[in-house]
Amino acid sequence: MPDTTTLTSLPFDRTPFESLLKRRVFFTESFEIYRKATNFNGDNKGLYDYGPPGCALQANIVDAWRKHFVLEEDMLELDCTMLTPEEVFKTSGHVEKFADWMCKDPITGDYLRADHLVESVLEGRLDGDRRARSLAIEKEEKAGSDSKKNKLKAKDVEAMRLDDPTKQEYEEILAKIDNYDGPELGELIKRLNIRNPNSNNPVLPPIPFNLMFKTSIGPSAAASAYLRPETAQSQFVNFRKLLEYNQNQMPFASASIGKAFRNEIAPRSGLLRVREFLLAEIEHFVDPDGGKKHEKFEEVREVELRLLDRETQLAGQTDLRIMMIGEAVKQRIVDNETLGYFLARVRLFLQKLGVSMEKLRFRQHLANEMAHYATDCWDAELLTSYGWIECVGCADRSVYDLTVHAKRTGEALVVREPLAEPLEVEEWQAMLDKKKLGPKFRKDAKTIEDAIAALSQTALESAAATLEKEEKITLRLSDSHSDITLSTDLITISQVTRLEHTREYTPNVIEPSFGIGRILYSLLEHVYWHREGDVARGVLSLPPSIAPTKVLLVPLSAQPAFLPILRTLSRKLRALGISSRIDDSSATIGKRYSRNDELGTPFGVTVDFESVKDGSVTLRERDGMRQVRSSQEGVVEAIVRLVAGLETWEDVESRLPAFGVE
Ligand SMILES: Nc1ncnc2c1ncn2[C@@H]1O[C@H](COP(=O)(O)OP(=O)(O)OP(=O)(O)O)[C@@H](O)[C@H]1O
Repeated sequence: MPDTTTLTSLPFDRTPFESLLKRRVFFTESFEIYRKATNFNGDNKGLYDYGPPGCALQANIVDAWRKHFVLEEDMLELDCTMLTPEEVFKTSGHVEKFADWMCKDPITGDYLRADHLVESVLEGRLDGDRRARSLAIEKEEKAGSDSKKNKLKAKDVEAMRLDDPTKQEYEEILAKIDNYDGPELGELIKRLNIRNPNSNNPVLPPIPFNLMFKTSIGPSAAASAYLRPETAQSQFVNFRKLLEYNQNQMPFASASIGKAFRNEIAPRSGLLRVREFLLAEIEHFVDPDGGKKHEKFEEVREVELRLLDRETQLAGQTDLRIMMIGEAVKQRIVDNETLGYFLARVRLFLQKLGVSMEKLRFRQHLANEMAHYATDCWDAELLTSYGWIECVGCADRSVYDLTVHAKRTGEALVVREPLAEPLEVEEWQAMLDKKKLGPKFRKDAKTIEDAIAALSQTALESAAATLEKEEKITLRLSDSHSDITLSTDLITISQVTRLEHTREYTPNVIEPSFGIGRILYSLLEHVYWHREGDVARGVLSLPPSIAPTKVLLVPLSAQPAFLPILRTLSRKLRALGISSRIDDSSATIGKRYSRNDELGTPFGVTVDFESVKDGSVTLRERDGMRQVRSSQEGVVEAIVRLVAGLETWEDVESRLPAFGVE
């Protein structure tokens, strides 16, 4: 395994891998036959269907997620609608801000995501430079051997070569590519002469493109709505009910799994950037006072994480800091225990799925990159042949969402806790003389009262000072109103002491958000390999608990006596909740095993002539192709223990006698 910290993408032969996924129908482009038969264009891209093994794999990942998070943390799960009224997303800021910057090629009509355009062109130029440098070395080594060829190469080499300052600038831009806003990307595109790679045409300056799918509800089409781009908002609007359900106990977390929709500008890289995907989200509500501690932080303190922090990226570098989460929180690289706790739990979850730990890093968002609601954010990124891919986003959304929904609806989305000791609170209070206010200001009197009531403590304090000095204050009710003057006979502002019996606060929200499709695809790349010297014999080394099918049941040959034994085994496994498949096709036993290696099936049971005589069967393990022989009961018991993770294959081998090797 090369040092993955310095890699920008995984060296990986995608051709046989993709052919395996296609052949075994893990997933497929939606409406594929229409794509071929009609003029289905790029606007219908980014839609995928999962086939049988893909579906089972996805279900097992979701099941593992529920057990690892919802069950372990006693989270409150919700299942909410995907259709969401416009007002909700206006309030949350998505209508205004949930957008990516997009460039148009005015000649071909291609639409390109501006940051991806800059990234791919600069990466291409750096790649060209790398190749040029290695060709130059090769040329030097072969000097004089083939002068014509070397001359040609020299011309190409020159064209691809970058001078050192340019190379350094490109590397710095790429390290912080997510930090540029639209005008900054526009400036880079112009200055660095970045063009549409498909046509080499210049592109128009970037404009924002909202990623939400708009629709309407009801026959009148009057109620505008959106397909949700995240599940989070429904969890926030249900906050009060969840808090009550939780008997007003804090902290707590809600969770939701469901489809999300984003009208991506340019879907690409298979399942990694699609327009409809499964999202599993947690909203953990925590008291902001007391440093966002987490009571189970001790349990994860020593979990080691590979971190790429903000400072490192701003310095144009990609070196990872490998440290325990306890240390990262202590040094304030990760802001608080709750965020740290979830980063560690995310790592443990991905490890359980079979993700390679050398190909996982946590990258902190740069300031401009963060979503409009976030105050800190770390992405769990997995290294794939497409580069480092964000698979889980862990954001500290602070009080943003609950505050905006509370303000818009008037619903108190807060926690109220009785105080053990009443608290003395000093505060500024304004008193209006309503008997004089009404006759003087008539219809404006109520607006003035509301405006005074809405003044913050700081505003009241400064108004009190003005009143004392100038014996009047001036108030602007709205842009269309002329200023209103209130003199000391109408208003007094003084400091009073009040006893408070409850504490009221808006919880902060820490949100880990999991893109299940991205995790599934990256995991498949991580567990894929092929048998020595034979690309056609691919294997998916998925852990037994995650593998789509756990057991392959095969008869050694087409003997009718074998089938009843297979059926009994299949029934027993089914009763234990373990998925199995009988393969009694005419293919050789080796071919049948290979087919199942490609599906990631971890175990195979073979029924042969011995089985008919003494009831014993063989049990085969996928990765090392080793086999043991035992009674049917012994084999079923071993499978149960292996799938539940109670035993390893080595444990089984130490108990049961080995059987001949394939
Ligand atoms: N178009 C997509 N296709 C598949 N999964 C996605 C897509 N967009 C987001 N996700 C998944 O949803 C998770 C949460 O979404 P989030 O808003 O944090 O992503 P994002 O920052 O917009 O992603 P990106 O920067 O890659 O567009 C991501 O970590 C990712 O796993």
